Amino acid sequence: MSHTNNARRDFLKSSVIIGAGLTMGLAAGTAYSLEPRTKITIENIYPFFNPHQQGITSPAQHHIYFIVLDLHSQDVDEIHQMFKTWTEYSRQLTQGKNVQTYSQNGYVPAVDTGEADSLNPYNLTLTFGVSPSFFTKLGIEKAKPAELVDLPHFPRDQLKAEFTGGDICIQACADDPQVAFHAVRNLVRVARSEITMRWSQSGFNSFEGTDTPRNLFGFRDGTGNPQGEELDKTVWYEGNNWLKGGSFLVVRKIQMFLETWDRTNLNEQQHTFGRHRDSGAAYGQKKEFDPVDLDKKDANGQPVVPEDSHMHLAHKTGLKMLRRSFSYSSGIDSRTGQFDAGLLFISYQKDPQQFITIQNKLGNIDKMNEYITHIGSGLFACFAGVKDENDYLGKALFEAL
Ligand SMILES: C=CC1=C(C)c2cc3[nH]c(cc4nc(cc5[nH]c(cc1n2)c(C)c5CCC(=O)O)C(CCC(=O)O)=C4C)c(C)c3C=C
Ligand SMILES: [Fe+2]
Repeated sequence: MSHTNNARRDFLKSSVIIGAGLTMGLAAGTAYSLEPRTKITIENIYPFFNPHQQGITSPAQHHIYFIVLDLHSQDVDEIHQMFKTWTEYSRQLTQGKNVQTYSQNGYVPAVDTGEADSLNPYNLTLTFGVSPSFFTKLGIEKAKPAELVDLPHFPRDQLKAEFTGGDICIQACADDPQVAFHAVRNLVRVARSEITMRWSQSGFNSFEGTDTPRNLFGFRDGTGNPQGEELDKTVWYEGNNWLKGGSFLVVRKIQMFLETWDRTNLNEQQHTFGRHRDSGAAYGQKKEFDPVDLDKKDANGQPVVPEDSHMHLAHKTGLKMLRRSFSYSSGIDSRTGQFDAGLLFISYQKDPQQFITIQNKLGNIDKMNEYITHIGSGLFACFAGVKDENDYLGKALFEAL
């Protein structure tokens, strides 16, 4: 591979040229068999400069690589500089470029790890957040928003130390798994003196067009997510401090016992959610997005949507959150010989209390508890977006210190 150019940038350029050539050739009536391998259009790039970080309300992609990092350095200036570098790298990566232009020097490692060379951006988004311990370790607790405290212990939690804690999270989402991984790998690589890796999880999200994806229980997952104005009101932090325009990210690694689920009859499965598996419609309704009616009673005077169903309990709180989850399958659980699979549950909300209240309501009652266990957890405050060339991730926080 030649290190003389920014290969991804040149690929983008040549795609455009080939595209233009194709159009001209066709116009002149010439037959061209040469096709660009992938089509770079504005549709597979999210603008990096934006009032909010991408990867929150932007439509969910097919793949995620989620990583939680520990601070190795406790020097605020070093961490400040790290976020500036990450901003510049993220700007390049999300536009389908290498993190830096390759040099001609073959005696040093290449500046970019290279596995995304010649790949298009695949709608890559990078979303950064910091946890309560970030503030403690850096000795900047006075800047910690009051809402950012460790999540409480919830009924039935079986959290494992290896999937909890950590100071920083990066959510990389893309329509290609290698593009997402490449981004995280290069961000970690440049910050090796400042951070260490704590835990990570890759995941997938499969759907056709604008269909709601199905989770590994076979049910549409995301139907009840807020839309439009309600979405903005649900997600964006409104407090008057550096986090304004940001959001709180809750991550839960939830193991799903697929073999037990697969032995459960369909009626019981549907009862678990209070929705029909095929259509996604709520009980008592016909279509997926028909409004949920928890007051509707059957001939025996019983609620049509069972009171212990997952949806009944969550909906009844009257609270909203944006769920942006991905399924995972990580081989076989060596202790049980069963699939090690589940949901990397991710929700965004303007106040962690939205998650806490709903999770407490699900508590011991949720019928779905028979088939799942929460094994990982985290709460992170995600900065507002990077607005222009003079801005960077966390600027408002670091300038407030
Ligand atoms: C505390 C928050 C939630 C956790 C944890 C959670 C886990 C979880 N959920 C499913 C599958 C479905 N959830 C559905 C709806 C739904 N779930 C939550 C919250 C949590 N889920 C909310 C707020 C809602 C929406 C309720 C409403 O207002 O209607 C559904 C129904 C379809 C949909 O709306 O998406 C499914 C299916 C799994 C498998 C899971 C953990 C493994
Ligand atoms: Fe749910």
